[in-house]
Amino acid sequence: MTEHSFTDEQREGLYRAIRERRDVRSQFLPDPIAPDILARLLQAAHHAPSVGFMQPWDFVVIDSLDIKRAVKALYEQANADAASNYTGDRATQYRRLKLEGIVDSPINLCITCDRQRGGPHVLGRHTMLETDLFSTCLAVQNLWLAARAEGIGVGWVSIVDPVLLAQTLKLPEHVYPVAYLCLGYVSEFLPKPELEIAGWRSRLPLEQLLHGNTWDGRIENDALISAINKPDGT
Ligand SMILES: Cc1cc2c(cc1C)N(C[C@H](O)[C@H](O)[C@H](O)COP(=O)(O)O)c1[nH]c(=O)[nH]c(=O)c1N2
Repeated sequence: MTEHSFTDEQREGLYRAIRERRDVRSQFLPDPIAPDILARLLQAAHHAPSVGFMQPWDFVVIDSLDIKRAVKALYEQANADAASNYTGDRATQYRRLKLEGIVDSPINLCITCDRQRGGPHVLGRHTMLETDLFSTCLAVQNLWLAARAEGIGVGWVSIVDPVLLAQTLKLPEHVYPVAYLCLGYVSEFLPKPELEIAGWRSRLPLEQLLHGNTWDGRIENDALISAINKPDGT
């Protein structure tokens, strides 16, 4: 703890949002999100870090049933394609998964990335052109965590053709639709990722993902490893 640390309660709130955030697609309620709460979520997104302070994001707030239905149709088309990548039991299991809540959720939100914002020389982007996309993902995560703290579920739908999605939302050519999100209150937040509960894939042990100094090096700090393996280690 330092003089700059949050209080225990505040830290627990932050870690709780991180731990208990879920990707939601099956538990949406139709209840509306009040404008001041939606505004807080958008402000949280807008306070994300961005390369060179580029702030490449825009937010397309969608409450039109016609637009939602058009995007749902894009999902159905892309999902049929995706399903054809699997065979046997995995294909059956894939088809049972619910992978979107586009029409069930009261608000859809597309967070976009303007790839030209800030001009041709954005500080920090010279060698890594994709940092504008990374920055936009951080805006998504800020919103996702803030939503969890507000009791609002968020589901990311990426099973859509981005070119067709951009056309549907009338995005300019240089604006990429990074995240199509479904937002709404929920009947419950599942205790684990829905894909894990469905037996699709489970969380990898963090210890297996650690490297010391170089990819082929191991972490020599045993205290770190045992802290990571403590059941309440967050
Ligand atoms: C970039 C990106 C894109 C998608 C997702 C996530 C991210 C980060 N996820 C959600 C994903 O399946 C989920 O995050 C993991 O299964 C882990 O679950 P929790 O988010 O911890 O609940 C997701 N889920 C889904 O049902 N349909 C989708 O199209 C997508 N697309």
